[in-house]
Amino acid sequence: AGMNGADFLFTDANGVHAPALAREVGGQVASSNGSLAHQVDLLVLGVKPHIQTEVIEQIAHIVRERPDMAVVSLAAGRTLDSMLRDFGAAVPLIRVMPNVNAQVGQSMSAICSQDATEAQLGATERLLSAVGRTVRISEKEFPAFMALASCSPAWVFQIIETLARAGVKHGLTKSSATLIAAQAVAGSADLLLASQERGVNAAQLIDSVCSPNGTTIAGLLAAENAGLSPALVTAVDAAIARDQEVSS
Ligand SMILES: NC(=O)C1=CN([C@@H]2O[C@H](COP(=O)(O)OP(=O)(O)OC[C@H]3O[C@@H](n4cnc5c(N)ncnc54)[C@H](OP(=O)(O)O)[C@@H]3O)[C@@H](O)[C@H]2O)C=CC1
Ligand SMILES: O=C(O)[C@@H]1CCC=N1
Repeated sequence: AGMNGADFLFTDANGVHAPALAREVGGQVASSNGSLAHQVDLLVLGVKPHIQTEVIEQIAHIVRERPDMAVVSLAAGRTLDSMLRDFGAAVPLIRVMPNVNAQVGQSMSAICSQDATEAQLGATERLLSAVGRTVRISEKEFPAFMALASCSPAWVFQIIETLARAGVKHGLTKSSATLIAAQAVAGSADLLLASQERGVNAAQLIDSVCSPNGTTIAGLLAAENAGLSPALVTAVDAAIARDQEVSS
């Protein structure tokens, strides 16, 4: 699993996206999932969770004979145990959870594993680091990670959309308001990440923006009064509950 485009081999369902991706990175297209499983060191299962069992059925007998190869799964809600059951043996398995911001190189991704070597984990981390930041966590932390990293982008888009609409209410154009709100949110996240490295936390940053008797404290207390913090905690709770339903 090198990071040269020429080392990548792809398959898909309809014969359109795999060749396009292969052309884009200078890789190759495999004739089938089975053929791909014979050739790669790291096999990435990027199919939707409900299709995964069917794909594993096609490749399980090959994977079981290749203990040198690790399988990487992106499927939300598919636990290591459930995948191992599909493989029918203790194959090296790495579970990955990226997020939509990988498209701009800003994914917050997590990995956990069973029976994978340090080299296989390192190779997976190198792949993911091409599209953002990666943390290694235990599988029991995956549901909370998923809510905070994989679902939260949609909630943050909703927050930005709502801020922009409020801006429109007060006379800004929608596109201008969206640009203003999105950059403010992006900058706030960047400042918090940089501050954390200096031991400064979010509460201290909040205090630094809220001047006495100022506009920000007025808005903050109004938002809290309207349920901002409980709304976000409820969103995390609901996503984790839904993950438990889907995974069981
Ligand atoms: N989207 C997100 O934000 C996140 C997604 N994930 C996970 O990532 C995975 C992929 O999601 P996403 O990219 O949105 O899914 P897509 O449906 O967009 O892509 C799935 C890909 O799998 C291919 N495929 C489907 N069936 C087969 C098959 N039988 N054999 C080989 N290839 C096949 C499809 O081929 P074709 O192009 O021909 O249709 C397609 O290229 C999912 O498991 C999802 O849970 C995880 C975290 C976040
Ligand atoms: O909600 C979903 O289905 C996807 C999976 C992980 C985050 N979002």
